[in-house]
Amino acid sequence: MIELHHLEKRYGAAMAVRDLSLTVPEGELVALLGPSGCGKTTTLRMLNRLTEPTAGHVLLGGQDTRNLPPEQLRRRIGYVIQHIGLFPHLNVAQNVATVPDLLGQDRRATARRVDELLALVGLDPETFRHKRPGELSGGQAQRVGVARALAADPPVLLMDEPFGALDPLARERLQAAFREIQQRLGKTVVMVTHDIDEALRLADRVALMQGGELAQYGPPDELIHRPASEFVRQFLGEDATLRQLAGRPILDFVVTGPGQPETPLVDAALNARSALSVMLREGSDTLTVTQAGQPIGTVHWSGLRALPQPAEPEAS
Ligand SMILES: Nc1ncnc2c1ncn2[C@@H]1O[C@H](COP(=O)(O)OP(=O)(O)OP(=O)(O)O)[C@@H](O)[C@H]1O
Repeated sequence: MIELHHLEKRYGAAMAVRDLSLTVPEGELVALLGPSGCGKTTTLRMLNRLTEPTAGHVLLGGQDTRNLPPEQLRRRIGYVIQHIGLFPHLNVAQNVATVPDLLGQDRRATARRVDELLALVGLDPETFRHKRPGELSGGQAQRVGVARALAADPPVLLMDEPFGALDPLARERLQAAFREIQQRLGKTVVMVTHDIDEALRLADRVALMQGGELAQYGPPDELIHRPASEFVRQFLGEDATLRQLAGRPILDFVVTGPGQPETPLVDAALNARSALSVMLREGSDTLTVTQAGQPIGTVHWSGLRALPQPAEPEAS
């Protein structure tokens, strides 16, 4: 658990972050979201003391980070940034193994772990282990960056726009892979993003910031359905519900059963927003969901929570 208590960062007369208090529960992914310059990166960097707060403090597992030696702090908190800074003269495996090697961990165990992690982030170890960073695409390099952060096995990961440089498809894939790994390994993650879709799709809680202050902190549903201010409502936009549905697999909404005759068929791999589009297009409030061609259940209009108005034209 990470607790931020009245954090403040002042640069001269300017307040980059003002009286920021929030708690990140263990094992959760929290997104720091907000317009450019609102203080997201400054907040993130105050968590591992890359930036020292002007006032306030941070508790990590109940311990005041001001009392932890920096090496110990960095060992407990991994840090992933957009331009990952892989070592160009080391190959992928050596890059991923940086921290375990520094800690003098068993080389054979590390090599096995590196392969596991590469596979986890969707890079075939055989193909990628010996490549140099210069031989990787941007997306592959970002995957290596995420694997490297996980290899250090810190309980807490800080990520600053970790998927920022990717094309939309690669970004979605890496986001999904990362979310799965994060949940499986129970990592506590604080991620800076200015991508609303990313925040709503991945985060357990979103901290929406405005001018250095917390505009609202809560689960995506809460920000969407109970915006604390006009700023929050406008920032998330009119199509916030659609954005959220795009991040949810249709399987989340399936009522298991034999399917319903005479209803359109949709594949279980679709996301909920696409299912909604099929309903609108076909004029049917029920769809039969199939997996490997076999019906596994139905999804209903009423089941897609808090539906937007059917008139929303861009539901495609
Ligand atoms: N080292 C610094 N010296 C002076 N001002 C700074 C410094 N770092 C950040 N700031 C200012 O603090 C404010 C918050 O910056 P920060 O980088 O935290 O914002 P951000 O929300 O992460 O923005 P972006 O999304 O554009 O990266 C900005 O007004 C910025 O100009």
